[in-house]
Amino acid sequence: MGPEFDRCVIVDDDDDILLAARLLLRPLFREIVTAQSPEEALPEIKRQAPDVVLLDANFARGATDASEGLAWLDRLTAIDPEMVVVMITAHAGVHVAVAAMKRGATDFVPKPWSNERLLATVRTAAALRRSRTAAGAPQRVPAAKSPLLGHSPAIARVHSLIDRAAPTDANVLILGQNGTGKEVVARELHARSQRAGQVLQTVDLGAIATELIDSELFGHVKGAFTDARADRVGRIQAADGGTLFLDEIGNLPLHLQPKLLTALEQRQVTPVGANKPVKVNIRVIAATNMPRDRLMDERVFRQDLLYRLNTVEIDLPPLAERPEDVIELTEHFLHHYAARYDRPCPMLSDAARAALIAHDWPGNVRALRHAVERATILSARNVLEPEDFGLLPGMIRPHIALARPAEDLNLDRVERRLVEEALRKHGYNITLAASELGLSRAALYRRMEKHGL
Ligand SMILES: Nc1ncnc2c1ncn2[C@@H]1O[C@H](COP(=O)(O)OP(=O)(O)OP(=O)(O)O)[C@@H](O)[C@H]1O
Repeated sequence: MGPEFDRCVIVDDDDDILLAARLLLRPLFREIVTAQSPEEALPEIKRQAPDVVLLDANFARGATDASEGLAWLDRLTAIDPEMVVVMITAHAGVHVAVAAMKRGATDFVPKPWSNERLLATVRTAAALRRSRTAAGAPQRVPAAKSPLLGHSPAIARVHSLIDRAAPTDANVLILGQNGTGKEVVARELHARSQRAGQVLQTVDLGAIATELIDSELFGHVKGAFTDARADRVGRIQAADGGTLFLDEIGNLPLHLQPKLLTALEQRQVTPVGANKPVKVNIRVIAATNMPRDRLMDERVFRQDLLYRLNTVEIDLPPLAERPEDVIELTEHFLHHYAARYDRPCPMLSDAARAALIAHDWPGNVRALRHAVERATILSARNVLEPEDFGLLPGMIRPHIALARPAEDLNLDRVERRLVEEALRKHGYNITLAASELGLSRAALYRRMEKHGL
């Protein structure tokens, strides 16, 4: 039997790497083209679509930030969205691997590579290309916006509020720290309202320069100020007939607050520089991460505007206060990212579950989502462990607290002592000791090896 695949292009500025990769991959491909730079490889890549492009992340001498490789990755996937690119990344460059996957690389291999891993990665990538280009192969489905997940009492309360408020035209104010799901709630309110078929106009007041907020919200007429070269419709007017979502409403400058209040009361806006108001029919949903006591401070936020906005108030508690939701969210994101990055969906070890639940998630659901995305990209395991999420095994912390207070806080020595203690307690039964430590068996073996136990 001949080689399985047709063509592979390898791009790296190091001749030795090119030679080594060529020798290793020869059995897989009928033809292998090597090039020292992407410029040199480009005509070849355009001429005959290769099954796989193996692309180094850095070309300029001494460069390590991978910006050149990533820019080339963008160019290649722009030429052919089905192009399968495997990125060669420096070993320490975990963030480069993550960036490459997010920008459309099929996979990555850290340098120096293990031959086995390179072969397996390239073979899987080439097979993926074949399935993508096969006649009638389903296109990758764009990720659907996720609904509000969770079954904690807090989320159940939120659902019940959404049920009642969505169909009315009542204004809704959503409170919660960053990443708790305020935008998800806003989308759901709109989707289940009578305005669902109309526009959902979002304005992130945290992302607009203060001096531009006025004309962004209310619009302006040509000549109203130096840069106003043409009429501009404001976002409030653009939301006419639908829903206006004012995200980070706490960033609305004090001097614009009465103007917004008037617009909402009178259901009309006057663009900057105009002399006639325009009628608008909108429903307003606002959100903020500002703590309630600050929002109720008249010096920060006008209370008459607050009362206009908070006809219904929805509070999204931090993730740490609803640990019941953590695993459901994690598993949802695991499925989502496994599909997106064409990986088999991994499972969670008991230790990982415990660690995920015990973690306090200061960045809330967004941080959990990122941790899951990284784990999906970076871990080759079928069963994920706490360290795949950048977490310590959940059970070590309480042990340290309980075991021996404060005489020796050196993490390495404490770890060794705990491992020893657990092993002794369970008569060197690895399964039991690992479970008590909140580790997988493999992770316990690694620690035993490390401490020479
Ligand atoms: N309950 C949930 N179910 C499903 N996904 C969620 C949930 N909560 C948050 N997410 C996801 O977490 C991420 C952050 O959520 P979102 O953008 O709604 O937070 P936010 O509170 O609006 O954050 P910020 O205040 O920083 O804008 C999004 O990717 C969102 O899809």
